[in-house]
Amino acid sequence: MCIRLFGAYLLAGILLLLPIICYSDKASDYTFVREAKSTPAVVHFDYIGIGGGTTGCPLAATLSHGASVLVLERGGSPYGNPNIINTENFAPTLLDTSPTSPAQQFTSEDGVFNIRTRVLGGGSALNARFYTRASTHYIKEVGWNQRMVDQSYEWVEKVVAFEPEILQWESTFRDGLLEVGVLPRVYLRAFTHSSRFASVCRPRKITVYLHATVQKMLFRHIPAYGVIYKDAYGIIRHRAYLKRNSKKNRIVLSVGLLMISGMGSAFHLRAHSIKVVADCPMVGQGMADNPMNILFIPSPQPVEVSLVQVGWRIDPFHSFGLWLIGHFKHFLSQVSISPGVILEKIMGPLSRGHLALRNTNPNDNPFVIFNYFKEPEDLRKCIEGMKTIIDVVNSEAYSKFRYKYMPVEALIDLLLALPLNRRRKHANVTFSLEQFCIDTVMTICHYHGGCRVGRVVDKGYRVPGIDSLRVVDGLTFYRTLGTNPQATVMMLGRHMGQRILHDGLLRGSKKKN
Ligand SMILES: Cc1cc2nc3c(=O)[nH]c(=O)nc-3n(C[C@H](O)[C@H](O)[C@H](O)COP(=O)(O)OP(=O)(O)OC[C@H]3O[C@@H](n4cnc5c(N)ncnc54)[C@H](O)[C@@H]3O)c2cc1C
Repeated sequence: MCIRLFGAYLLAGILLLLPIICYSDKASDYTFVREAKSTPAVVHFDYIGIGGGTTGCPLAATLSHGASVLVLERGGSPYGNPNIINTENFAPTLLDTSPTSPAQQFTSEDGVFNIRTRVLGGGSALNARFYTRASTHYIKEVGWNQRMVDQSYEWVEKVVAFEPEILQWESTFRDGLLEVGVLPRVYLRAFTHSSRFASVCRPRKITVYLHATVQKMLFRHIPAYGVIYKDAYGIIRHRAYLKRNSKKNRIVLSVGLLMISGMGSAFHLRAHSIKVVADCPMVGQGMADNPMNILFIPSPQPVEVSLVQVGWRIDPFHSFGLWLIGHFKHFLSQVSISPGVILEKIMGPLSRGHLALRNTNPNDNPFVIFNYFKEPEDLRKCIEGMKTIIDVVNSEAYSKFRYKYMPVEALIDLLLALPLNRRRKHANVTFSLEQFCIDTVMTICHYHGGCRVGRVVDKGYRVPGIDSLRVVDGLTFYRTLGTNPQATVMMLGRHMGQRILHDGLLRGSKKKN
């Protein structure tokens, strides 16, 4: 299965661009969300969404116009959880390793710590809220309709996006970039998570079950017709079926359960005693993760908490490097210094890996390898990004945030002393930016590619041959869109929701004729 899985849906009040107020993030309408343990053993819906994540929420909200939609989400509610809503608590949330944590950690075979989400709202409930649209070039490349895509972005932005206030650390970075001749950009942010979509859309026809972990999909002569899910007590007696004779009925999910449910390389599935429904060797292949490298800068003056807002981008055509600045105060709480952080991320990594099952438990982490920097071009971009960071750190603008006695070599040594990953550190790191990139690589959790359009799903996000099944999530992309993915992932939920509804209407009118 793939790391993160599926889409889905949900809740609560408040419209439009209300940045700060919305941080309180109260659920004003929560009546359609229930704990799975209190649900009937068998239910029937027009659409079943597996996972209530970043894509799933806008998708379900859209589908619920005229159809009944069930969202099965393995995590709990984001509402009332102070770690989720509060920017200050960004890092502690990611470091929470309890069994109910919204952030389920895993370590890829590359030795890099990573996160699978486990909460309603998915990644959007715990991410850094950086929000950017995909370029028109990319939209043309994937063959989307620009007008519909723009409308979907606008729909998303009314609910989640706002222009942030630029704080001192970020504005200093912006000045530093200008000083060294690089054009800075200020990006939008999301003030809330995607579960808001459902409530904004008057979710009369959405039902969300929390702590409902889908174990597998059910197939009869190929079409998917239902799912089995487990509740918080570990009881696996629950079944959700698509309504019979409905002109709509679809199961919509993100990648994950494909393998466990019998779609993947037949050889691999048989090795796990899984009955093969469809031999799809490309499921889980071509996984990529954007490598992230950082510098911590201990500062003589306090650095305010902020996440990524100001960035710069090397953009020769449409895809290459992206470098961002962020401040992750809590990462350094162990060493009791007041640091700021500058990070860089490679936007379109060429290096690819794959994902495979370890077992058939959907909650267990799969085997994943991303092969960071296997392609020399990725390494070249990292070095270029680090050089820009070093120039900015050495700029006049930045001097107020620097201890004069700490040269860049000392900053690199400081970083090497921290347990940022499980990779071997080499003695020449301080002097070789190439080795620095390889040894200190981290992730920004933008993994993608295990269920690509054109390889696993068709342009309608259908698994070929299984008409009642669509896979709609971040793993369908072959690279991150925009500078960061969530805007486009949310947009995709809206866009695909509209397309699925439209297809359902067409099928309905054909039947009548
Ligand atoms: C720490 C972090 C920081 C990030 N920062 C940013 C950022 O600043 N800007 C940005 O654009 N992007 C950011 N991202 C990336 C972005 O959040 C993801 O690309 C996006 O959330 C992916 O959306 P998705 O719908 O594909 O999956 P998700 O949002 O992860 O949703 C998957 C959902 O499916 C559920 N699920 C999985 N398996 C099952 C099952 N068997 N049964 C039921 N439910 C299941 C999960 O619990 C989850 O809710 C960040 C990600 C992380 C983790």
